[in-house]
Amino acid sequence: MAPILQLFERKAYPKLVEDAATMRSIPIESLFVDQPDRSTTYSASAAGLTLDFSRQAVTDDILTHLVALATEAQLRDAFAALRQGSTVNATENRPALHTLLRSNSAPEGLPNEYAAVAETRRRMQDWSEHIRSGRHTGFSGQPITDVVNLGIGGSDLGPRLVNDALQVFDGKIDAHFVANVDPAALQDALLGLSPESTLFVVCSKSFGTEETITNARAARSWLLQAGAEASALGAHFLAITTDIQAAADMGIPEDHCLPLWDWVGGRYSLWSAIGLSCAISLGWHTFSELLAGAQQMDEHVEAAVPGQNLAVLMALLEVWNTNFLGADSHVVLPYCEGLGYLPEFLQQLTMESNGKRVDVLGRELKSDSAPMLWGAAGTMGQHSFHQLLHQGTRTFSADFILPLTTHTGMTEQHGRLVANCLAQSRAMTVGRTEQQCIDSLLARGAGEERAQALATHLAIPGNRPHSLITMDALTPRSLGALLALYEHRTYFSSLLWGINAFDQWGVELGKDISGSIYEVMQNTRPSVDLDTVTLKHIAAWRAANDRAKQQD
Ligand SMILES: O=P(O)(O)OC[C@H]1O[C@H](O)[C@H](O)[C@@H](O)[C@@H]1O
Repeated sequence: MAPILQLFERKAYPKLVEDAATMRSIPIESLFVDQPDRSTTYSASAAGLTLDFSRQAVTDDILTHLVALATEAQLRDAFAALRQGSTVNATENRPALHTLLRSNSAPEGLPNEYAAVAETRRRMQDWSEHIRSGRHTGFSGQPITDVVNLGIGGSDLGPRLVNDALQVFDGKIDAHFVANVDPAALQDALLGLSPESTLFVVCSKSFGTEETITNARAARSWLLQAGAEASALGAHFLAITTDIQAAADMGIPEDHCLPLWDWVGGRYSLWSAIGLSCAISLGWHTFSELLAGAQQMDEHVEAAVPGQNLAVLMALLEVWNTNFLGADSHVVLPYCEGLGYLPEFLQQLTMESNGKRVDVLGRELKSDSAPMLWGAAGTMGQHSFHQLLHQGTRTFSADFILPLTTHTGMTEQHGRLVANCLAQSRAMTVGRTEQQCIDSLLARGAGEERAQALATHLAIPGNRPHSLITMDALTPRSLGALLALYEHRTYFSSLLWGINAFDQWGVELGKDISGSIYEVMQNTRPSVDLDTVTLKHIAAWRAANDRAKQQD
């Protein structure tokens, strides 16, 4: 394994600092003068996806220095080690074997893990087909029509995204997703559902997550209130977890529990039985195509040289934009309604993985780690936050994601969508000068004085670095490849920063404090160790609820 180094310790670092200083005075658009075919040369394709990074602030020299960074960090060796089960998650002393979940053969040394994955996949297929055939019935003998996924974080975001994106491929059974412990989430999801034909898939790696367990208990009560006998509840639940005993303790029969393993990170678990709600709602063929697309990307990432390797290039661009050009956020702009949940999925994938302040050795980071990630499906964002993207003072990088065809048959609308995507990419590159604004205002009959006065308000600097990721169509395969690509980008960036992408200790403190506060709210624990602000708001909660009760 390569030594753990922070970015500033890498040999190519000083050269890249110089490159960045030079690049600050060179507009991206001007790079096309000497390299009119940048869009061809600064582009790479694999697994049905094309990454066009010609509108990034990079030159041949900069790419050479960035690739040197990748070579020094031994990214390809690290990827092979990840796939072979090395302990890449040092603080939890675990491998991260999400690639095994979509593999069709056992990597050397992992026959047992592969056998467990293959057996679980077979059981997922059985459950999916059994439920879709109508043979699985609820407490009154009715076939299942709706599945409700109860899970949060990695046990929710991936399945939610995939289900939404691929609905068109065979939504025979409706899937619903409940993550929040806010009772309104469960209540909204259950509105209009019949308890007799609803199945809950409780997804929790730990089976101890407050939100999921609370919602699962509420789901049980909903079924009991609808007349189900306690002994018949098992038919309405499946569980996906590493803790089968905890699921059994909740009354879920053992043969309704599918395993998960500690070597799968929550945010990398979509490919495991955590994807079961999707496999049920979309059908096994669609789910296996999703796995196949991800596997194709795995093969590409393992084999391709750094300069043609989509995940390596995207990691290098992330580090270049964040650490050398000063981007403080990364915007994800899918021009595709089906990818509406992609920004949320990527928020967990990238910010929970790489939102770290110390390196693998525990040393404080000397430079920034993951940028904040945000975004929304186009064109909606154009009518809200794109103003900031075009004229705000913040520095950001962006990914546009564009399927080139639509499954809807509505080609005119889709053509407009494509035009909007390309327009935003062009506007973010070329912008609009003050003189162009003046000329345009004068041509439209404005007086000289007004044209001069408005010019600075209308001008757009452009020069916003971004990539375009295109695909022929959004299919199970291209979606699988896209999500796997971002997984590997995330891992490679972590290696360049010297951090662990697979732990998430920062989320624990809030859970602990929330447990204590809840006990104080229930009067089962003294409040002595709580602060005055918390106590004031607990008192307000109590008073508001007393008032609400009196009004009932
Ligand atoms: O699947 P579970 O064990 O219920 O965990 C659900 C989620 O909660 C945790 O707090 C982590 O932040 C996430 O990485 C995880 O995906």
